[in-house]
Amino acid sequence: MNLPGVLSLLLVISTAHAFQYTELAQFIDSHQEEYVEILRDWVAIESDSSNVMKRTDLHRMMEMVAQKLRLMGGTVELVDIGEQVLPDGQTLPLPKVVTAQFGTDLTKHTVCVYGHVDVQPAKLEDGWATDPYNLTDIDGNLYGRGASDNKAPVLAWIHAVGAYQALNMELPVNVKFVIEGMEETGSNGLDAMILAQRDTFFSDVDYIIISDCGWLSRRPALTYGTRGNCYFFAEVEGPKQDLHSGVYGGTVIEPMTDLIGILDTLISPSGKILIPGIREAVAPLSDEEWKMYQDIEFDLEDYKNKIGINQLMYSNKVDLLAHRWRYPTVTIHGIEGAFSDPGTKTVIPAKVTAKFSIRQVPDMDPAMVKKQVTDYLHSVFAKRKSPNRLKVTMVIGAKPWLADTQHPLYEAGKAAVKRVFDMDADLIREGGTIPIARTFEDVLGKSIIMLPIGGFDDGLHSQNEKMSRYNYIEGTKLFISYLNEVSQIKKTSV
Ligand SMILES: C[C@H](N)C(=O)N[C@@H](Cc1c[nH]cn1)C(=O)O
Repeated sequence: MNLPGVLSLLLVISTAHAFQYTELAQFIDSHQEEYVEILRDWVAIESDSSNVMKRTDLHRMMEMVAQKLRLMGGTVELVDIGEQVLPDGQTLPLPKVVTAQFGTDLTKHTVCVYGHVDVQPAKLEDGWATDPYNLTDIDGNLYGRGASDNKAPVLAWIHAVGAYQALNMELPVNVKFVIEGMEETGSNGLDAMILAQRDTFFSDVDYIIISDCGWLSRRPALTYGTRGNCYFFAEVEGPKQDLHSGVYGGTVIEPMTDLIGILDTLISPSGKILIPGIREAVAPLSDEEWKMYQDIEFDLEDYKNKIGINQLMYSNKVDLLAHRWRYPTVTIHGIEGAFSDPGTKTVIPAKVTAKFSIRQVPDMDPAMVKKQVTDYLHSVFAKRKSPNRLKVTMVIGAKPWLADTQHPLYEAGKAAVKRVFDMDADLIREGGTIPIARTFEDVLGKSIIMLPIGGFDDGLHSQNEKMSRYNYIEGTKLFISYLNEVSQIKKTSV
């Protein structure tokens, strides 16, 4: 074919894509209300994976996801992943994992979209302005627990596939789904399931796509790293039951005093981790990283205003982003057994359990962190010469994940963002953890992209979590466009 012929063929192909996108995008716009209603139904289910009392809701949630995918004609399975062993030795069934498949064309790439539909705990009394389980639209923001983390993004992927189907357009790639219900507690049981199905469900998967994170600002982003998380329980036990603090106070060595004392040795007020060995394991910040962080648009004043504080741990952008994304940190989350109700109970708690976690980064290793923390806390406790008993347990050990931003998946992401938002995407990392990310990479040897659609101010895990209609709807268009871009990656890239 001569040059003008080739050019006109390219024009036909690109016009066909543009036309297809426009039609698909219009379809998404015209189905917005329907998408909001489905999100309302999903948010209404209190699928809190950390609360064993809510396990029935979680099972119902998984069934609802499976049913939605079945109605779209997918090949759907609810995979039994066994039981969860609780700290007291009791067991209860884990929520089944939903797998689904749309398309089996061997000439096409196959992507596997991973997401989760369990949520963090939420109560109106925590300070929510609206009922966390009744999706409430205020000024274009859809408030509800799990709206952004991760129900709307999972739905957006489903709507993207549904739009192709509804318009009788062939999916540009085969799409598989893996949707779980235990992400918020460390993805219990999912590693084993992935290993078990490596040569079956996952055998033809080329790429993994995860949309379980958010943008850094109003600019769309592609995420290339997540921190890991080691979550600990430190239990101090003393008298055989709670005691009156007036009658017994001053005569017993109190478990709570011991616990607070050892917790205070984990991290300094300026954020320096005091556990020997942790900081030494962290990969140094490279000049290239420094430059990347320096080039990102990010306003520290906006960040402070958003979270309602007047001083940050670091006052320059690079340090702040680095400590948010690629340095470890210790957070003390709570103390079980401590008196926390309103009022003035005067008690010496007999047994208290601190919950704290350490976000991890390359080159830290959960097994090593477990040993470092356990040895350190026991040595600090021993110095107190307390008669109380300390028990340290690591209940989650999730590894960090880091991608190669030169991979064609990221080029495809940039192109999709450009098409939908007419902007260049930020390349960012995520301070939070996707516990299963490293397993996908290590067990399946597949490349991953994180393609977030959550807003920078969505309030994940916090009061008044929300997903904006804008991000939900434009995010669905992004996914539609992304599938097209991935279909154009040369078949040899892994
Ligand atoms: C980033 C993701 N949306 C998320 O919030 N993940 C949780 C997972 C986790 C880690 N430890 C326990 N659960 C998180 O980062 O807290």
